[in-house]
Amino acid sequence: MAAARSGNLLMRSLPDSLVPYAQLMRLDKPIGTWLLALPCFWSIALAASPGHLPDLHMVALFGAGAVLLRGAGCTINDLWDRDLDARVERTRTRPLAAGTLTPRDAIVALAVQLSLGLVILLQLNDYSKVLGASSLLLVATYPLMKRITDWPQAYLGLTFNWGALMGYAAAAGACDWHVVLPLYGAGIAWTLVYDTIYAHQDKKDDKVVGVKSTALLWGERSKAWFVMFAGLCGLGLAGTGWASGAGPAYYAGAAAMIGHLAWQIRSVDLGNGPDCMAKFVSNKEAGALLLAGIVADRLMAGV
Ligand SMILES: CC(C)=CCC/C(C)=C/COP(=O)(O)OP(=O)(O)O
Ligand SMILES: O=C(O)c1ccc(O)cc1
Ligand SMILES: [Mg+2]
Repeated sequence: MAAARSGNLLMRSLPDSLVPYAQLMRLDKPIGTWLLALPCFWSIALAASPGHLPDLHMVALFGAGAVLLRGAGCTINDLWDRDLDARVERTRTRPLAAGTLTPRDAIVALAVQLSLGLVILLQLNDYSKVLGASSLLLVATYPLMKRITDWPQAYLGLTFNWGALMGYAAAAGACDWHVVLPLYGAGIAWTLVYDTIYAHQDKKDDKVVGVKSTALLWGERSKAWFVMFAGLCGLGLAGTGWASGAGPAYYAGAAAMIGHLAWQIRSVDLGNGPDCMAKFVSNKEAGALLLAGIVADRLMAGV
Protein backbone atom coordinates (compact mmCIF):
# COMPACT_ATOMS: atom_id res chain seq x y z
CA MET A 1 0.00 0.00 0.00
CA ALA A 2 2.91 2.34 0.75
CA ALA A 3 3.93 2.36 -2.92
CA ALA A 4 0.38 3.10 -4.05
CA ARG A 5 0.27 5.88 -1.46
CA SER A 6 3.43 7.55 -2.61
CA GLY A 7 1.36 9.57 -5.11
CA ASN A 8 -0.02 13.01 -4.45
CA LEU A 9 -0.97 14.65 -1.17
CA LEU A 10 -4.61 13.64 -1.60
CA MET A 11 -3.71 9.94 -1.88
CA ARG A 12 -1.47 10.15 1.19
CA SER A 13 -4.10 11.83 3.34
CA LEU A 14 -6.98 9.42 2.62
CA PRO A 15 -8.05 6.79 5.18
CA ASP A 16 -6.90 3.27 4.21
CA SER A 17 -10.41 2.09 3.40
CA LEU A 18 -10.85 4.76 0.70
CA VAL A 19 -7.52 4.25 -1.08
CA PRO A 20 -8.78 1.52 -3.48
CA TYR A 21 -11.73 3.75 -4.40
CA ALA A 22 -9.40 6.67 -5.12
CA GLN A 23 -7.32 4.30 -7.26
CA LEU A 24 -10.47 3.20 -9.07
CA MET A 25 -11.16 6.88 -9.87
CA ARG A 26 -7.46 7.24 -10.76
CA LEU A 27 -7.14 10.27 -8.48
CA ASP A 28 -3.45 9.33 -8.26
CA LYS A 29 -3.16 10.00 -12.02
CA PRO A 30 -4.86 13.35 -12.61
CA ILE A 31 -3.86 13.69 -16.28
CA GLY A 32 -7.17 12.28 -17.52
CA THR A 33 -9.06 14.91 -15.54
CA TRP A 34 -7.01 17.66 -17.18
CA LEU A 35 -7.61 16.22 -20.64
CA LEU A 36 -11.35 16.13 -19.98
CA ALA A 37 -11.49 19.58 -18.35
CA LEU A 38 -9.38 21.54 -20.85
CA PRO A 39 -11.86 21.43 -23.78
CA CYS A 40 -14.56 22.63 -21.31
CA PHE A 41 -12.31 25.49 -20.19
CA TRP A 42 -11.46 26.49 -23.80
CA SER A 43 -15.14 26.65 -24.59
CA ILE A 44 -16.13 28.56 -21.41
CA ALA A 45 -13.28 31.02 -22.09
CA LEU A 46 -14.40 31.55 -25.71
CA ALA A 47 -17.86 32.49 -24.46
CA ALA A 48 -16.52 35.26 -22.17
CA SER A 49 -17.58 38.81 -23.03
CA PRO A 50 -14.87 41.13 -24.40
CA GLY A 51 -12.61 42.32 -21.58
CA HIS A 52 -13.69 39.54 -19.24
CA LEU A 53 -12.11 36.49 -17.68
CA PRO A 54 -13.89 33.15 -18.16
CA ASP A 55 -16.90 32.71 -15.87
CA LEU A 56 -15.05 31.31 -12.83
CA HIS A 57 -18.18 29.81 -11.33
CA MET A 58 -18.53 27.72 -14.52
CA VAL A 59 -14.84 26.86 -14.47
CA ALA A 60 -15.23 25.52 -10.91
CA LEU A 61 -18.38 23.53 -11.78
CA PHE A 62 -16.78 21.99 -14.88
CA GLY A 63 -13.53 21.30 -12.99
CA ALA A 64 -15.38 19.35 -10.32
CA GLY A 65 -17.56 17.70 -12.98
CA ALA A 66 -14.43 16.60 -14.87
CA VAL A 67 -13.00 14.89 -11.76
CA LEU A 68 -16.28 13.03 -11.23
CA LEU A 69 -17.00 12.10 -14.85
CA ARG A 70 -13.44 10.99 -15.49
CA GLY A 71 -13.62 8.93 -12.27
CA ALA A 72 -16.92 7.45 -13.40
CA GLY A 73 -15.47 6.78 -16.88
CA CYS A 74 -12.46 4.98 -15.41
CA THR A 75 -14.77 2.96 -13.12
CA ILE A 76 -16.95 1.85 -16.05
CA ASN A 77 -13.85 1.20 -18.18
CA ASP A 78 -12.19 -0.94 -15.52
CA LEU A 79 -15.43 -2.87 -14.86
CA TRP A 80 -15.54 -3.81 -18.57
CA ASP A 81 -11.78 -4.46 -18.68
CA ARG A 82 -11.22 -6.27 -15.38
CA ASP A 83 -10.34 -9.61 -16.98
CA LEU A 84 -8.07 -8.00 -19.58
CA ASP A 85 -6.37 -5.80 -16.98
CA ALA A 86 -5.52 -8.84 -14.82
CA ARG A 87 -3.51 -10.24 -17.74
CA VAL A 88 -1.44 -7.10 -18.38
CA GLU A 89 1.59 -6.09 -16.31
CA ARG A 90 0.83 -2.34 -16.23
CA THR A 91 -2.78 -2.80 -15.10
CA ARG A 92 -2.85 -5.97 -12.98
CA THR A 93 -2.61 -4.04 -9.69
CA ARG A 94 -5.78 -2.02 -10.43
CA PRO A 95 -8.35 -2.62 -7.68
CA LEU A 96 -10.84 -4.57 -9.83
CA ALA A 97 -8.20 -6.60 -11.66
CA ALA A 98 -6.40 -7.41 -8.37
CA GLY A 99 -9.63 -8.14 -6.50
CA THR A 100 -9.11 -5.40 -3.88
CA LEU A 101 -12.60 -4.20 -4.83
CA THR A 102 -15.47 -6.35 -6.08
CA PRO A 103 -17.54 -5.34 -9.12
CA ARG A 104 -20.35 -4.64 -6.64
CA ASP A 105 -18.11 -2.17 -4.73
CA ALA A 106 -17.27 -0.49 -8.04
CA ILE A 107 -20.92 -0.19 -9.03
CA VAL A 108 -21.72 1.47 -5.67
CA ALA A 109 -18.77 3.84 -6.20
CA LEU A 110 -20.04 4.58 -9.71
CA ALA A 111 -23.50 5.40 -8.37
CA VAL A 112 -21.98 7.82 -5.83
CA GLN A 113 -19.88 9.56 -8.51
CA LEU A 114 -22.80 9.85 -10.94
CA SER A 115 -25.08 11.20 -8.19
CA LEU A 116 -22.55 13.88 -7.27
CA GLY A 117 -22.16 14.60 -11.00
CA LEU A 118 -25.92 15.04 -11.23
CA VAL A 119 -25.81 17.65 -8.44
CA ILE A 120 -23.43 19.65 -10.64
CA LEU A 121 -25.39 19.09 -13.85
CA LEU A 122 -28.59 20.35 -12.22
CA GLN A 123 -26.96 23.75 -11.67
CA LEU A 124 -26.54 24.30 -15.43
CA ASN A 125 -29.09 25.62 -17.93
CA ASP A 126 -31.46 23.19 -19.71
CA TYR A 127 -29.45 23.20 -22.95
CA SER A 128 -26.32 22.08 -21.09
CA LYS A 129 -28.25 19.55 -19.02
CA VAL A 130 -29.33 17.77 -22.22
CA LEU A 131 -25.81 17.90 -23.64
CA GLY A 132 -24.31 16.70 -20.36
CA ALA A 133 -26.73 13.81 -19.96
CA SER A 134 -26.09 12.67 -23.54
CA SER A 135 -22.35 12.50 -22.89
CA LEU A 136 -23.02 9.59 -20.54
CA LEU A 137 -23.96 7.42 -23.52
CA LEU A 138 -20.51 8.01 -24.98
CA VAL A 139 -18.74 7.46 -21.63
CA ALA A 140 -20.58 4.19 -20.94
CA THR A 141 -19.96 2.71 -24.40
CA TYR A 142 -16.37 3.86 -24.93
CA PRO A 143 -14.81 0.71 -23.38
CA LEU A 144 -16.63 -1.50 -25.91
CA MET A 145 -14.97 0.24 -28.83
CA LYS A 146 -11.51 -1.29 -28.34
CA ARG A 147 -13.23 -4.65 -28.79
CA ILE A 148 -15.03 -3.82 -32.04
CA THR A 149 -13.09 -1.17 -33.97
CA ASP A 150 -9.47 -0.36 -34.79
CA TRP A 151 -10.28 3.29 -34.02
CA PRO A 152 -11.29 3.40 -30.29
CA GLN A 153 -9.16 6.54 -30.07
CA ALA A 154 -11.61 8.35 -32.37
CA TYR A 155 -14.51 7.41 -30.09
CA LEU A 156 -12.52 8.57 -27.05
CA GLY A 157 -12.06 11.83 -28.96
CA LEU A 158 -15.83 12.23 -29.41
CA THR A 159 -16.21 11.54 -25.68
CA PHE A 160 -13.37 13.53 -24.16
CA ASN A 161 -14.04 16.69 -26.17
CA TRP A 162 -17.78 16.90 -25.51
CA GLY A 163 -16.94 19.72 -23.13
CA ALA A 164 -15.98 21.86 -26.15
CA LEU A 165 -19.71 21.94 -26.92
CA MET A 166 -20.99 21.99 -23.37
CA GLY A 167 -18.83 24.70 -21.83
CA TYR A 168 -19.97 27.31 -24.36
CA ALA A 169 -23.61 26.32 -23.91
CA ALA A 170 -23.32 26.59 -20.12
CA ALA A 171 -21.61 29.98 -20.22
CA ALA A 172 -23.52 31.59 -23.12
CA GLY A 173 -26.94 29.87 -22.92
CA ALA A 174 -26.62 27.94 -26.22
CA CYS A 175 -23.96 26.69 -28.62
CA ASP A 176 -22.66 28.93 -31.39
CA TRP A 177 -22.08 25.96 -33.69
CA HIS A 178 -19.75 27.87 -36.03
CA VAL A 179 -17.43 28.38 -33.06
CA VAL A 180 -17.78 25.12 -31.16
CA LEU A 181 -17.95 22.52 -33.95
CA PRO A 182 -14.47 23.27 -35.35
CA LEU A 183 -13.21 23.36 -31.73
CA TYR A 184 -14.77 19.94 -31.13
CA GLY A 185 -13.14 18.64 -34.32
CA ALA A 186 -9.77 20.06 -33.26
CA GLY A 187 -10.12 18.32 -29.90
CA ILE A 188 -10.93 14.99 -31.55
CA ALA A 189 -7.83 15.27 -33.75
CA TRP A 190 -5.78 16.12 -30.64
CA THR A 191 -7.14 13.06 -28.80
CA LEU A 192 -6.26 10.84 -31.77
CA VAL A 193 -2.63 11.95 -31.33
CA TYR A 194 -2.32 11.76 -27.54
CA ASP A 195 -4.32 8.58 -27.00
CA THR A 196 -2.45 6.79 -29.78
CA ILE A 197 0.82 7.78 -28.06
CA TYR A 198 -0.72 6.38 -24.83
CA ALA A 199 -1.75 3.16 -26.62
CA HIS A 200 1.76 2.61 -27.97
CA GLN A 201 2.75 1.73 -24.38
CA ASP A 202 0.44 -1.27 -24.50
CA LYS A 203 0.77 -2.46 -28.07
CA LYS A 204 2.43 -5.79 -27.16
CA ASP A 205 -0.10 -6.64 -24.44
CA ASP A 206 -3.03 -5.44 -26.54
CA LYS A 207 -2.01 -7.77 -29.35
CA VAL A 208 -1.94 -10.71 -26.91
CA VAL A 209 -5.33 -9.99 -25.32
CA GLY A 210 -6.94 -9.00 -28.65
CA VAL A 211 -7.60 -5.30 -27.92
CA LYS A 212 -7.62 -2.99 -30.95
CA SER A 213 -6.10 0.48 -31.25
CA THR A 214 -4.82 3.01 -33.75
CA ALA A 215 -1.34 2.28 -32.32
CA LEU A 216 -1.61 -1.29 -33.64
CA LEU A 217 -3.40 -0.20 -36.83
CA TRP A 218 -0.89 2.51 -37.73
CA GLY A 219 2.21 0.81 -36.30
CA GLU A 220 5.39 2.15 -37.90
CA ARG A 221 3.35 4.72 -39.84
CA SER A 222 2.01 6.35 -36.67
CA LYS A 223 4.06 9.53 -36.96
CA ALA A 224 2.72 10.26 -40.45
CA TRP A 225 -0.84 9.93 -39.09
CA PHE A 226 0.07 12.18 -36.14
CA VAL A 227 1.27 14.88 -38.56
CA MET A 228 -2.02 14.67 -40.43
CA PHE A 229 -4.14 14.88 -37.27
CA ALA A 230 -2.02 17.70 -35.80
CA GLY A 231 -2.68 19.52 -39.10
CA LEU A 232 -6.42 18.91 -38.81
CA CYS A 233 -6.27 20.11 -35.20
CA GLY A 234 -4.64 23.33 -36.44
CA LEU A 235 -7.31 23.75 -39.14
CA GLY A 236 -10.09 23.28 -36.57
CA LEU A 237 -8.52 25.84 -34.24
CA ALA A 238 -8.17 28.29 -37.14
CA GLY A 239 -11.87 27.74 -37.96
CA THR A 240 -12.87 28.50 -34.38
CA GLY A 241 -10.68 31.61 -34.36
CA TRP A 242 -12.21 32.85 -37.61
CA ALA A 243 -15.81 32.12 -36.56
CA SER A 244 -15.35 33.86 -33.21
CA GLY A 245 -13.54 36.88 -34.63
CA ALA A 246 -10.50 36.15 -32.48
CA GLY A 247 -7.39 38.32 -32.48
CA PRO A 248 -3.64 37.61 -32.51
CA ALA A 249 -3.41 36.28 -28.92
CA TYR A 250 -5.82 33.47 -29.82
CA TYR A 251 -3.79 32.51 -32.88
CA ALA A 252 -0.56 32.65 -30.85
CA GLY A 253 -2.07 30.22 -28.32
CA ALA A 254 -3.31 27.93 -31.09
CA ALA A 255 0.09 28.01 -32.81
CA ALA A 256 1.81 27.25 -29.49
CA MET A 257 -0.42 24.21 -28.98
CA ILE A 258 0.31 22.92 -32.49
CA GLY A 259 4.02 23.62 -31.91
CA HIS A 260 3.84 21.54 -28.74
CA LEU A 261 2.23 18.70 -30.71
CA ALA A 262 4.96 18.99 -33.36
CA TRP A 263 7.59 18.69 -30.63
CA GLN A 264 5.88 15.60 -29.20
CA ILE A 265 5.59 13.97 -32.62
CA ARG A 266 9.23 14.67 -33.48
CA SER A 267 10.69 13.58 -30.14
CA VAL A 268 8.50 10.68 -28.92
CA ASP A 269 10.11 7.24 -29.04
CA LEU A 270 7.11 5.02 -29.74
CA GLY A 271 9.06 1.91 -28.75
CA ASN A 272 9.76 3.33 -25.27
CA GLY A 273 6.82 3.02 -22.84
CA PRO A 274 7.97 5.58 -20.24
CA ASP A 275 8.68 8.13 -23.00
CA CYS A 276 5.20 7.56 -24.49
CA MET A 277 3.72 8.13 -21.00
CA ALA A 278 5.76 11.33 -20.50
CA LYS A 279 4.70 12.75 -23.88
CA PHE A 280 1.07 11.77 -23.23
CA VAL A 281 1.12 13.55 -19.84
CA SER A 282 2.70 16.65 -21.42
CA ASN A 283 -0.57 17.22 -23.30
CA LYS A 284 -1.98 19.14 -20.35
CA GLU A 285 0.61 21.80 -21.20
CA ALA A 286 -0.36 21.66 -24.89
CA GLY A 287 -4.00 22.29 -23.97
CA ALA A 288 -3.08 24.96 -21.43
CA LEU A 289 -1.22 26.94 -24.13
CA LEU A 290 -4.43 27.23 -26.15
CA LEU A 291 -6.39 28.16 -23.02
CA ALA A 292 -3.90 30.95 -22.22
CA GLY A 293 -4.31 32.29 -25.78
CA ILE A 294 -8.11 32.28 -25.57
CA VAL A 295 -8.17 34.00 -22.16
CA ALA A 296 -5.65 36.65 -23.23
CA ASP A 297 -7.58 37.27 -26.45
CA ARG A 298 -10.89 37.80 -24.66
CA LEU A 299 -9.22 40.16 -22.17
CA MET A 300 -7.57 42.17 -24.95
CA ALA A 301 -10.80 42.32 -26.94
CA GLY A 302 -12.05 44.69 -24.24
CA VAL A 303 -9.35 47.37 -24.67
C1 LIG B 1 -14.63 9.76 -19.24
C2 LIG B 1 -14.00 8.54 -19.76
C3 LIG B 1 -14.51 7.94 -21.02
C4 LIG B 1 -12.99 7.99 -19.05
C5 LIG B 1 -12.24 6.78 -19.44
C6 LIG B 1 -10.84 7.15 -19.77
C7 LIG B 1 -9.93 5.97 -19.92
C8 LIG B 1 -9.79 5.04 -18.82
C9 LIG B 1 -9.26 5.80 -21.05
C10 LIG B 1 -8.28 4.71 -21.29
O1 LIG B 1 -8.86 3.44 -21.41
P1 LIG B 1 -7.97 2.19 -21.84
O2 LIG B 1 -8.60 0.90 -21.42
O3 LIG B 1 -7.59 2.34 -23.28
O4 LIG B 1 -6.67 2.43 -21.04
P2 LIG B 1 -6.13 1.70 -19.79
O5 LIG B 1 -5.22 0.70 -20.42
O6 LIG B 1 -5.40 2.77 -19.01
O7 LIG B 1 -7.27 1.07 -19.06
O1 LIG C 1 -8.46 9.18 -17.88
C1 LIG C 1 -7.41 8.67 -18.27
O2 LIG C 1 -6.62 8.13 -17.50
C2 LIG C 1 -7.06 8.76 -19.71
C3 LIG C 1 -7.58 9.80 -20.46
C4 LIG C 1 -7.26 9.92 -21.80
C5 LIG C 1 -6.43 8.98 -22.39
O3 LIG C 1 -6.13 9.12 -23.71
C6 LIG C 1 -5.92 7.93 -21.66
C7 LIG C 1 -6.23 7.81 -20.30
MG1 LIG D 1 -8.20 -0.60 -19.87
